[in-house]
Amino acid sequence: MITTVTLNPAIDKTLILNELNLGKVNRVLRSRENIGGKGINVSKILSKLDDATSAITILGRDNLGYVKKLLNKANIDSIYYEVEGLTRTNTKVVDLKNNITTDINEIGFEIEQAIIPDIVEFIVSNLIKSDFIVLSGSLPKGVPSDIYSKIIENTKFNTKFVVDTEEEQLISVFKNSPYLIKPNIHELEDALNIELNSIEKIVTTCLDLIYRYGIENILVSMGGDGSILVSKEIVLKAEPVKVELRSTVGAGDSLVAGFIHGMLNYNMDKHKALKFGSACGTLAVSKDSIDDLTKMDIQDMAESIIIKQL
Ligand SMILES: Nc1ncnc2c1ncn2[C@@H]1O[C@H](COP(=O)(O)OP(=O)(O)O)[C@@H](O)[C@H]1O
Ligand SMILES: O=P(O)(O)OC[C@H]1O[C@](O)(COP(=O)(O)O)[C@@H](O)[C@@H]1O
Repeated sequence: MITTVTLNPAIDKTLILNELNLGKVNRVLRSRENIGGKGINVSKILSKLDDATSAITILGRDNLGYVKKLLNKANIDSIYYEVEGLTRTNTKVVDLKNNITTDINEIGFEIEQAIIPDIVEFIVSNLIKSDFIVLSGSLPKGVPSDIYSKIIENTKFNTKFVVDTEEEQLISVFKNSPYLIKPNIHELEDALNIELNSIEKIVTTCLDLIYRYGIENILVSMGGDGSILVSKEIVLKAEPVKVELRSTVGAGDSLVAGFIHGMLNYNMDKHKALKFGSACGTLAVSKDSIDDLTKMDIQDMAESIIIKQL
């Protein structure tokens, strides 16, 4: 069982254009709306891979009916806490000519300070015994940056925490020694305020965090350059696969989902887990939306992923 927590979900509105011309009138070739947000995306991929998963989230009252419809379409078990306002819409502009996706993420609803303890209580009390708990994404306005840390501290059973976030909320979970963090390289550079300009620097920086804070694994994703998994016992690099790029939205979430699926289904074999994770990330960028991934495509792609031990 994998439970995901998404405090700032979104309607992902994808606009596919031949080419994006700034300051001009742009015509959309096709568009779609899917439920998104980092933890929800992880649950969507896990569910495609037939893993039991449940998503805990917060939804705005003002567009609740529509968002629930999108959640139902995604076919995942979900539990939500209702707040005033709208669930945000994140616009993703895909420029087919230049193979570039531009993400315009809204801030989302603002949460009143007074209900923060209630939200933490809601999440913790709805966490059922899980192999992994994934805490993912940005925080809505008004939510303190240590909320992920609070959720970890209040969880009443032993589990493996996976955290995929940035800035202060990433730094604040270091002390909780999560099982896995998955920053992309820019998020890690920004959080630590350093430049990571070589593989060696990435590995030594991650090992330092691992020894200092007891984090078990750090998976640094590097977009078109693949990813690096660092742990005390092994350092692995997933080589990138060249694919025709569509939308890069959800690539990181797919990597996280595939990695967890691999760990659970292949006896915690990190090599196989990284292979599966990279297969999900690679396929994600070759589709208009991660909703188009299938289990069979993922399994086929996994065959093409090369993992090197560093
Ligand atoms: N341009 C690309 N070409 C091939 N694979 C990609 C590309 N961008 C992302 N991926 C795959 O998706 C994974 C996660 O991508 P990344 O962009 O680093 O995550 P995030 O969405 O968190 O920023 C990468 O490790 C890689 O496997
Ligand atoms: O919470 P944030 O950081 O604003 O991110 C939310 C956005 O990230 C996504 O979860 C995609 O994330 P990744 O591309 O990092 O995998 C979108 O579905 C969503 O619009």
